[in-house]
Amino acid sequence: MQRFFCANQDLDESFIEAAFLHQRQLTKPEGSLGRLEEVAIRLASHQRCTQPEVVKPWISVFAADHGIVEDGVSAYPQAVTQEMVKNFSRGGAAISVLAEFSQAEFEIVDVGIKEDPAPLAHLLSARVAAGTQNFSKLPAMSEQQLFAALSVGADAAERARNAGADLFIAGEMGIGNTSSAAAMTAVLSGKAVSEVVGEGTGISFSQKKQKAQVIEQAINLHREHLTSPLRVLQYLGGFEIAAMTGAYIRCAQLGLSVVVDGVIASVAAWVGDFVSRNEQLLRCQSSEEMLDLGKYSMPETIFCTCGSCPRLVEWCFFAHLSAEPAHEVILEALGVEPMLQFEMRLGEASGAALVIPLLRQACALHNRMATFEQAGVSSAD
Ligand SMILES: O=C(O)c1ccc[n+]([C@@H]2O[C@H](COP(=O)([O-])O)[C@@H](O)[C@H]2O)c1
Ligand SMILES: Cc1cc2nc[nH]c2cc1C
Repeated sequence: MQRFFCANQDLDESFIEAAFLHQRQLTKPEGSLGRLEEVAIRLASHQRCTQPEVVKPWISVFAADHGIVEDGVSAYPQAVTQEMVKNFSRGGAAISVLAEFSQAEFEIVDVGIKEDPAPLAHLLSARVAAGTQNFSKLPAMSEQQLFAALSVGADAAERARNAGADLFIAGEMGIGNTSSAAAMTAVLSGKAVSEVVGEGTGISFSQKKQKAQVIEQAINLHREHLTSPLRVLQYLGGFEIAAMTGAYIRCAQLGLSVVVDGVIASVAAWVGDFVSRNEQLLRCQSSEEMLDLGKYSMPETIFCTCGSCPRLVEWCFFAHLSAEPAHEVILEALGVEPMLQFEMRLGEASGAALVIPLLRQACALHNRMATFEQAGVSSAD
């Protein structure tokens, strides 16, 4: 646990400045490559270099099951979590295709699928339990399970770094996990459940009403325990969501660039952003203290400013805006803009993998375009 109690890696302003000045010298009207310029500048600052590159992207897809599915909140049966993991392993899923397309390292991490699918190619077994408890009746997980799942994610970030990865992507697979994402978003934002609940895998209008009711009752049941973002994750989240939170926290500490996927990944990043920006984290002596971070007036303390280290989101690109309504709420709260708006709602890290070629093209333009001087082109007056 001790490894979580450290500051996010600093960003060296001089590389941001140098990359910004370099962009101005390239043969294009200033700012005409829009956010591609910002992507290149951000990668240059992450990589502390003048010629940023994405050579070795890494994708960890965390899979786990959710007790809440027994309340009829998903369009698909729970068995699909394990069945899709087998599909990931065989190369037939969207993320398998996209990972191969971008020549990314790809691993699947079982954090708590109901039925153990091991052994499978690309699968790492890090099972915390055989699925969460049904959070409409019980806390989704215990404190110990929460910290075990956070550690599974942090381990993945460290594996990526040790393998020389220059970009980390977390994905998830878990039937029922949009209920967790909606519940967590409602509590963390203070918005009504009806404003953040979505269709997930494709439920009907009446099922969506039922899903909202289940979530609302669950929040009321646990209300007195939802005293900090990590408690919200413990009571309403999932093992794969906690693993993503742990991975993002560790990436920001290691200084590894992250691309965040859809609504479930983003709620995980939101919790991570809160935890890592809270300067009390640096003084924590134990996981018990960490759990209580932001205990008082919770939604407000999420936005508290921490010491001098950059926020976790400074290490992140947000790939796309998912069709789930909670996603917009999360991105707005984080103060970030998604790169794409493609109405995707697949998960698996698919949206994040989709932007790897965009990041690479932003780097190629930054590194290879001629300057006005080199090309003999007149610059602006
Ligand atoms: O990433 C997203 O924005 C996203 C939006 C809707 C659904 N999903 C995926 O669909 C599954 C959860 O949907 P559900 O309806 O079972 O809660 C889970 O495996 C997610 O990867 C993912
Ligand atoms: C088929 C299927 C694939 C998925 N990938 C992520 N979530 C999913 C949910 C379903 C139902």
